[in-house]
Amino acid sequence: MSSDLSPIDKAKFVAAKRAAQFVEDGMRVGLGTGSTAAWLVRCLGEMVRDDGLKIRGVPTSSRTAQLARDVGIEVISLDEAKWLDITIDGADEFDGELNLIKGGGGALLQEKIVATASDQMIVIADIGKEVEHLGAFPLPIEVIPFGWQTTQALVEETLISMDVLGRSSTLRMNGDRPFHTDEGNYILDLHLNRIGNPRQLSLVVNQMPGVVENGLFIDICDTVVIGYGDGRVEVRDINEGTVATERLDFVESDNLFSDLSD
Ligand SMILES: O=C[C@H](O)[C@H](O)[C@H](O)COP(=O)(O)O
Repeated sequence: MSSDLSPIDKAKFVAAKRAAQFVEDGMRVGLGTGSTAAWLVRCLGEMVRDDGLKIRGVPTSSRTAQLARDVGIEVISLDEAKWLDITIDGADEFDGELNLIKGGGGALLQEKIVATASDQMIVIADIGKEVEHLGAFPLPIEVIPFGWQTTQALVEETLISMDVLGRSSTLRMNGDRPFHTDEGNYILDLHLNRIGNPRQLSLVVNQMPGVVENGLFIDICDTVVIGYGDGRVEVRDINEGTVATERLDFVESDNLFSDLSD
């Protein structure tokens, strides 16, 4: 029930609810992954059910695909869609230039492919995700399992020489086994110092053999919709700075709140 939601969940919900208004009839929509994106999928599902919105969704993970189907959104593959009108996704951090760290849920690879194949990427986030400089959140990189320790050593050595690595990197675990991405790869979480030059870091990391992709999203996000715990929503567009600060009416809807599972 909404009254039981923490301020942070309310913030995620109102950001998602506002961002859903960017979605129009007939659009092909990239559906993000994570707790904030799950709100978006539910909001879109409600619009499909109650308002007759017609969209086709391209999920960025098996989790999101399942949720989208559960709420009645038609799911197609990226190759079927070929190109997307819009992608809406969460983030672990965003800075003033709308550069992002993503991948806290391990879906960064599909998320980056889908967002890059979209006319517009909108990030939805609670205000706690805003940072002055990226890097406090450990940067996830997806690596192939073959020789992963050798890849890890190369990554660490390179980042230490660039004075970027703070402590070390850790293999993401799922219980006592390595976490597997939807592609069957591993995730290394890099504990970094403040990232001074995210663009350079992204290029360097992606050049290393064994690295599939990293969680830095540079020049991909156009707009961020920020939610606050009291129901305020702020929309920021990269070209125009802060374009609007608006309040969204917080509508309590039992069926929307009661079955949140992500
Ligand atoms: O891999 C996961 C994604 O990048 C998520 O969008 C990101 O971790 C944010 O997730 P949440 O909305 O749960 O904080």
